[in-house]
Amino acid sequence: MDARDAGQDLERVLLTEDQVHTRLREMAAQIDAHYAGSDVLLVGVLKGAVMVMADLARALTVPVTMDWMAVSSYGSGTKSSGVVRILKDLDTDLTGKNVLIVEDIIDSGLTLSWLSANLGSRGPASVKIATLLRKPTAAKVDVAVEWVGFDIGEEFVVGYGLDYAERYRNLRDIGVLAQHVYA
Ligand SMILES: O=P(O)(O)OC[C@H]1O[C@H](OP(=O)(O)OP(=O)(O)O)[C@H](O)[C@@H]1O
Ligand code: HPA
Ligand SMILES: [Mg+2]
Repeated sequence: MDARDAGQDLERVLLTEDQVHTRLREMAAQIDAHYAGSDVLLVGVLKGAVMVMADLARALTVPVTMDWMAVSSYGSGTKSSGVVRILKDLDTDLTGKNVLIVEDIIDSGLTLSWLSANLGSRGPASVKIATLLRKPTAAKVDVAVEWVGFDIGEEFVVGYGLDYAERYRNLRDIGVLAQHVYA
């Protein structure tokens, strides 16, 4: 679906599909340069990061493998509960691997700070983070992030994998959700 199909549910479009794709290609070039000569295990965080993973992984030229983890702290609302639960763990042993966590958004930072510590304790060679979006003013904890697509404001955004109550993940663009949808 595109922004037109979302109709009144969006307050406005924040980033178009083209802007997102262009930025992901820039990030991929930097990530390629960083990992030149080695392999990378991309760890996608379900479900929000599915679209980012699909486009970022295809833009990379270094050898990659992909695995997925499902953690959830948001449930069906717009606020982080702060409690991170593992819903699905990795299939891969991380010993000696270069791990790159791929995320759609860092909001409070609670999910990523917990996840990077968790993966870091499994004996990897390195753990780094690439996220498409980050809300710097919403951070409750500091997370060291190597690659950020866009810093955005504190509005609740949907599209390109990001949901509200599981909807809008298939919106091509990223938009600000209209308040009447969740008020
Ligand atoms: O920085 P934080 O405040 O922790 O928020 C960011 C996390 O919240 C969202 O996931 P969610 O738990 O909603 O699951 P989902 O990916 O399945 O939508 C998003 O995809 C990030 O993983
Ligand atoms: O702004 C957001 N939109 C969708 N999911 C999210 N998870 C954390 N922040 C957000
Ligand atoms: Mg979500």
